[in-house]
Amino acid sequence: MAAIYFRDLLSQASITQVVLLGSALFVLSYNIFYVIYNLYFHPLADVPGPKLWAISRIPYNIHTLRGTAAVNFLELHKKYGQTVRYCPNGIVYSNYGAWDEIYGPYKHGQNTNAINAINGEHRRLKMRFMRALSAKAVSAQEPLILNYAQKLIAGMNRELLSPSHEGMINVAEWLSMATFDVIGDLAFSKSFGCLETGTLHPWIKVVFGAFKALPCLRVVREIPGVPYIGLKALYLLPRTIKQKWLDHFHYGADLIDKRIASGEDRPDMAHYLTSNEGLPLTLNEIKENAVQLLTAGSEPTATFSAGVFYFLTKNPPVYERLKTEIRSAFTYQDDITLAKLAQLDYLNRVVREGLRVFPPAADIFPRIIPEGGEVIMGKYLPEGTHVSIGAYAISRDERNFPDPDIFDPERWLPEHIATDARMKASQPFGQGHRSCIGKILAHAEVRLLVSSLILNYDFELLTVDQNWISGCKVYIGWEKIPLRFQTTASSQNQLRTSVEKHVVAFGDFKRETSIER
Ligand code: HEM
Repeated sequence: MAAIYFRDLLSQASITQVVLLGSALFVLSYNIFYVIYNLYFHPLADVPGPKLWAISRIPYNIHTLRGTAAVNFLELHKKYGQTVRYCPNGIVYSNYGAWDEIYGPYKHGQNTNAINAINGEHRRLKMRFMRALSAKAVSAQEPLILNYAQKLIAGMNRELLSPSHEGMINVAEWLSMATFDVIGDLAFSKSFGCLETGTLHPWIKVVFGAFKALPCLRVVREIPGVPYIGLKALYLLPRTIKQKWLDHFHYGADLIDKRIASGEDRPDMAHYLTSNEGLPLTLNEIKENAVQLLTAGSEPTATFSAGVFYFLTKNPPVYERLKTEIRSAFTYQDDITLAKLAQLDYLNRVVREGLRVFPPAADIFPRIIPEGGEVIMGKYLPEGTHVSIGAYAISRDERNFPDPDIFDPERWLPEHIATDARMKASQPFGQGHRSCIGKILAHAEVRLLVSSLILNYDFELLTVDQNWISGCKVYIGWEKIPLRFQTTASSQNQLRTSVEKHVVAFGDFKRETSIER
């Protein structure tokens, strides 16, 4: 009966209507086939995970664009186990052993990274970065880095002593000012001048916007053929987002032009990127990567330091113990050196635990299985599968860290690290060939910023910010919101409020800078 009715209907339809109906039926059948294939016949069909996520990338992409993907991975691991299919061709793991298998070998392709290059090119670029960020290079810049900590204290003192001030300080913002000023100077010999004015440089606000462009870029790069066109993929983004990234790029590129034109011979990062030793970089490579360096080298460190303060003030016994360690080690700000900070046991455990509970690069950094496929965690995966670990999810998984939400620096006592392999689950700087090369600088900065603030002030978290972390979204790293403390100067704060010029030496190079008074 239905068949006869359908035949009559067709005989009365125009050619256009038949074509439209045929196309609709084709699309419908294709989608039904696609769903059935992904659920039952795809090589990842037996990997646990939500069914909706297995048939489409849309649920994952929505979480990515909303900034909730990193935290949601933890929920997926809680529900489905340590291996989860999060999209038709992607798996995310939370076993500590997956770090070596996924991130160790160079043969795995790369989706997105601070150094924008595919594998062969990546090696050449990374050599430059490594020299610029080596322990030797960082220690050569110590006078300058210490000087910015003094400027931070002078700036916060100015705010505290201003007549209209009521003792409330947005520590997160001051930390951003500090790390941007440091990276501007270390990278291009040009500070952003934030700490002196007490305001964020306009470009930094563009950087915050540009961070949001990264997940969009990742979504765009999932279109077949797009992954390896590098930053050109930007042209596929919506106009407003693309504009933020381009403004960001042009500002950084302009800094490189000015730095080259200045002819200054200081061993800053631009010096290593532009040097003609080895295989030189093209001007465009220098610019693209210098901008990435500014971004990777600033906000993650600031956000993380703010996070440490959040967890400290939420855990008074830990805070008190750290205060005692720092205030006994140093009488005044001038006593602090990077070498002394590196020796403070409790400070280092607090930082390590902070990196576990609040890993700055909280999201996933997918690698792509190469031609011929590969076995990962005992299962054969075909070419093109995306494999990854979510830094936040793995370090908050109770199968790796009992009571994972408790901030407990004692986890990082040497005897625990030596005997419990699960501690390897927390790898906040990544692992393998693409892991973070700013690690030494980041550690130096975090130790310095956290101890300088603890030495000079007493903090009490404002009630409105008691749930700060749940208000922060993740766009690759955390997009932080204001973190405010009732702040009072400690007896060890010399309450200097201004800075005066003096000369610091970097090896043979001398430069005028300023010191607090
Ligand atoms: C607490 C602060 C930081 C954290 C947690 C962090 C974390 C990371 C992670 C997880 C990666 C690896 C991404 C991947 O596997 O694809 C990475 C890469 C990178 N980071 Fe950091 N980072 C921090 C600070 C810095 C600083 C201060 C700099 C530079 C001044 C920097 C420069 C880079 C660069 C250039 C790469 C790319 C390395 C490559 O592609 O080989 N980072 N970072």
